[in-house]
Amino acid sequence: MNSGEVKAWVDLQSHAEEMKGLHLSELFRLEADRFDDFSFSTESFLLDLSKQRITKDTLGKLMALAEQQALGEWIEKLFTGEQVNVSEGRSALHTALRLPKEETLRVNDRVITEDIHASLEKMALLVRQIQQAQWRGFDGRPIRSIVNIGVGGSNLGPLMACDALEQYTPAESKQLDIHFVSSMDGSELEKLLPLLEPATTLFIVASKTFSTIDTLANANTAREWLLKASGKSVDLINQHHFIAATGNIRAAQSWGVPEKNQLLFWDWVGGRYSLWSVIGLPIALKVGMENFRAILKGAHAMDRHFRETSFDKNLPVLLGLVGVWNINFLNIHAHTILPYDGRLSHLPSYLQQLEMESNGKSVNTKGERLNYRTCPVLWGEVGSNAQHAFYQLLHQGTELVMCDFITTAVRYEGEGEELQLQHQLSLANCLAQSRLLALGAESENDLGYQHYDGNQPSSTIMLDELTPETFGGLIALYEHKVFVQSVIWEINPFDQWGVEKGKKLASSLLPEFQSQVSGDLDSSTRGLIQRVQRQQAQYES
Ligand SMILES: O=P(O)(O)OC[C@H]1O[C@H](O)[C@H](O)[C@@H](O)[C@@H]1O
Repeated sequence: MNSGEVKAWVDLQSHAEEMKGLHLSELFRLEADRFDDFSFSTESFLLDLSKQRITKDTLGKLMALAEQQALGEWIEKLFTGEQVNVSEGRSALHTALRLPKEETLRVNDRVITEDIHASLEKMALLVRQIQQAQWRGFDGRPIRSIVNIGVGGSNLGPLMACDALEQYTPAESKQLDIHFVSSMDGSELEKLLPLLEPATTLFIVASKTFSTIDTLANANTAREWLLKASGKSVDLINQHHFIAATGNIRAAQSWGVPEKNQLLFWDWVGGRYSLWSVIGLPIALKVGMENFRAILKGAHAMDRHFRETSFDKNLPVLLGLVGVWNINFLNIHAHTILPYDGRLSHLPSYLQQLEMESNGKSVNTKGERLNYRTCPVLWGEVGSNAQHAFYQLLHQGTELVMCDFITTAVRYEGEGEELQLQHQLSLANCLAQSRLLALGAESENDLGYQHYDGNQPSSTIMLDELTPETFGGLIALYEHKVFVQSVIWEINPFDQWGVEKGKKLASSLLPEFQSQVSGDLDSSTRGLIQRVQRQQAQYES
């Protein structure tokens, strides 16, 4: 799209000129029932957009842009398995992973729902064996500790879910402790291994490609640790202590994971969209298979909402379009994610990958350069902690920032007054902060440093409760929001060529550390490698 030639885009640009002078406090003064007009709900979610710098006119114009970009057709392409990932010639069928058993989906003459449910069944079997102490380590004792080794999409989703839903741990999973290891440099393993009993520890090597160097390096270190501790053969260790969750069976096999320990998913599941697949094994071990299926069910409910609801009531569509409004028309290029619920502490880093790896692009699906902005810089923190860290910039800095406040209406029911009071305290802070950010406040005297501009737009997503189902729905909401924006921007949200290039460069640089540094390198890279070589040589001598 050449944005200057698209009527809906140009309309929004001139509308933005009118809106730029309007402060949110003015919008609230002019429209007494702004909340009613700009909050939208499904059975268990509420999305409040009243603190966004929008009017009904803005939403109408955004809907026109969505129509212009054929959003409805793109949603159908996504759900029916068309090759929406054009640069890699693949579908992106994470939504199929959440289909109930009675629904079938055929893609390229294959009923993929059969494959999906077979893979879930195999996962359920492994979960049962581990929960029921039938899975034994090298000396016959049952497994007690699980370590998920993976990075990016093979780490962030399961880590987030295990933490968010800990209270749903069923009795049969209570004896298992679950750990996550991702860092390439081995620092997490170095700390964790001394705390674990080798004979009762099981490693999940989670990697779609089974070629990610970070993960393989950690897996090798873990296997060496087991071999040394046990004195057993590598085959026996692989059999009893390693499961692979992967899209590359051949690589898992040649690394040594036996067939019975392999859990498979497919190239049409993007890494950052894979927590619904066998990559979710740690989640199923933590909260049980039934709750894992409830997560899928909640995501499926959001899928249906996204596919079936008109745009003006469609939560992912509205969230996505309002983001486009902020980024492309109000020139806001920073986005912070603020869960007011400690259980969602990993949501910001999960969304960093989901949003920035998906939509951090500057060419369209044909590879042509865009003449408009795409994904903003996104970061976040548990809101109440962020208040003591970066809120100063939100309230009085020079940057425009859009905020997502995420909270739950009900928590700690039946768990005592103190905790319920803490929940209310957190809610009060959430609402007070979004209010001050929106409305600002005049200085009580002439002191400039007591003035708060306000006019920072925010969305509030309120879940009735955090349950496996609403958790699934929340993540699916963000997935679809990202998709909506990619359609408006005409980019492919399912590839990550920037990451691929960095990986290639790193592997070509590795040998440089062991030899005479190549003269072809830039002086900074060369200088830094030489410094490492000198320091290491001094240390060794
Ligand atoms: O699951 P893996 O193949 O090991 O990939 C892990 C991660 O690797 C890269 O960083 C990709 O950019 C991510 O999208 C992916 O999630």
